[in-house]
Amino acid sequence: MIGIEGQPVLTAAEMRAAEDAVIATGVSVEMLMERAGTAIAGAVRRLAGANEVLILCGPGNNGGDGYVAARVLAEMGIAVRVAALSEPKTDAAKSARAGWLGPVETLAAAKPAPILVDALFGTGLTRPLDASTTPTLNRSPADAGAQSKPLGTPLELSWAPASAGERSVVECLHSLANAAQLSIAIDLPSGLATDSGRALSTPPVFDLTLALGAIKPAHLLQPAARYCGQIHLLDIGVPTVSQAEVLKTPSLPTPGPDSHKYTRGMVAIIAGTMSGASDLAALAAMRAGAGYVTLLGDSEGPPHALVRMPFSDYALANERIGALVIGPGLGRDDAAKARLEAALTSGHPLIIDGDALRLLDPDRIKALDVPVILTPHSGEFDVLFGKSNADKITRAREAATRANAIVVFKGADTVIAAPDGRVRIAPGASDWLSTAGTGDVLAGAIGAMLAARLDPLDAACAGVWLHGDAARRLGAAFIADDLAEALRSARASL
Ligand SMILES: NC(=O)C1=CN([C@@H]2O[C@H](COP(=O)(O)OP(=O)(O)OC[C@H]3O[C@@H](n4cnc5c(N)ncnc54)[C@H](OP(=O)(O)O)[C@@H]3O)[C@@H](O)[C@H]2O)[C@@H](O)CC1
Ligand SMILES: Nc1ncnc2c1ncn2[C@@H]1O[C@H](COP(=O)(O)OP(=O)(O)O)[C@@H](O)[C@H]1O
Ligand SMILES: [K+]
Repeated sequence: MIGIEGQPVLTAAEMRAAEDAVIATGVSVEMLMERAGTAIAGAVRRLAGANEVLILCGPGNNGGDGYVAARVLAEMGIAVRVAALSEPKTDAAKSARAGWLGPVETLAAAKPAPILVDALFGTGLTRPLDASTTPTLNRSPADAGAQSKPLGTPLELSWAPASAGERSVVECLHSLANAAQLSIAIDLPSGLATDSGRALSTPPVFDLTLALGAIKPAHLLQPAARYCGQIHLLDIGVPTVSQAEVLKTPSLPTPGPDSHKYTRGMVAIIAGTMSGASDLAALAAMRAGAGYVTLLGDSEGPPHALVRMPFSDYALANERIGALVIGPGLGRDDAAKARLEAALTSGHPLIIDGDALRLLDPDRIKALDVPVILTPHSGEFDVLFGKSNADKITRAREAATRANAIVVFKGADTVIAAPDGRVRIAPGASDWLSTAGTGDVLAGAIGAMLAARLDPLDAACAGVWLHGDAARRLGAAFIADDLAEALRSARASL
């Protein structure tokens, strides 16, 4: 099992193309399925101990993986049962089914086991689990559970809705997962749309998801990600590359004997009507490691290391400023507009957040000839770039191209996109980040990274990583002030 940091993220079509490229070299789908099933069995065996395993198999290749895993687990001496939703449809899944010599129970009648493995649907799911006609195993009146079939014997089918006369697929999945001590999803929890991260049906929340060959958008995007539990990647020998990757731990410079405050990076924050927000951004920039942070506007108080100055064109003209943060607490009045205009023409690299995003349009941002990082939450994003039904990765990428800027599309699934198409997706942020002022902290942290002369995409990624790591360290019920302080521990951990 491999960790997911820095791993390529592939859509269903990209995964199929990667698989086809391997198949073109002479490796059959059956061989890929054998690798997948064997890798799954190895992982399940390590997790299951002496407990019985129940594997739920669907009609496609996800189900095929399940049959192979069942066979390999049985060969290892693990107690394993199989329950199927329907007869396998693909040739590879049929052949995997033929290799399973044990009984096959119907999904609706399957008794729970301590370890549940969901191989019902993976990247091929196109509609809700119970919305369509699904072939189901035909149950004889005497059949209370298992159907024993000799090798290769096709299962009898009844072409009725999965839910007809019995419990729905979703209900079966939930009740088996609830009864299990450990629930494991193969590739994806069944019910999720691979590329958009939508839930076509609501799956149970799994303890673990074993991603096959590559991470998919649904492992990271909401709402799908919340059903995956811990995600581990299984290598199935399919080479993958993608412009989209899982956010990884940054590599940041540490100060050396030749460092001084300006080489560490100078960040200027423009204050506005709500000084608390710009204070938070300033504190965050300091705690993320900037050498010099100045707050331009009317504000006072600690920390003493923060250089507070009235806003002026003179203060803004300081050539040492490596990153200028505008937006947190700026307001949207005429004074705010004037400050924004001064920032845009200052020639400094910009982090544009909060109110400033509401005072701009993509064309104006595109016309700037300095590095620009935009940090919208979904409301700000919609206003700036328009609403859309496209998935979050596509939206962030298109916005970055449109504005020729790095776009940090915030939320529980922050997506960072560059105009050249590169995308980084942050996994598993703390839900406790949903508190006022944490966005201001993020803007300040990114400011510190940009002022340290990181490439703008790397700066945005490093800021998001530090922010997420600081939140993880704090646990529950922290406030934005705590988060800004905790950036120090996050930075120190690198
Ligand atoms: N990529 C790789 O490298 C490798 C991938 N592998 C594995 O393959 C998985 C992808 O397999 P897959 O394409 O067969 O799709 P899968 O998720 O099994 O289901 C699709 C089937 O379900 C059907 N169907 C759809 N919705 C339905 C519904 N609501 N109710 C009922 N039926 C529904 C659909 O039928 P149709 O829509 O055509 O009617 C089709 O028959 C992938 O996640 C991984 O586990 C490995 O084996 C090897 C290496
Ligand atoms: N449920 C959540 N889970 C994880 N992170 C979240 C969640 N909600 C918000 N965040 C993060 O918290 C921050 C909130 O920023 P923002 O919405 O601008 O708040 P504010 O304007 O109050 O500072 C963003 O970095 C966002 O990614
Ligand atoms: K699955």
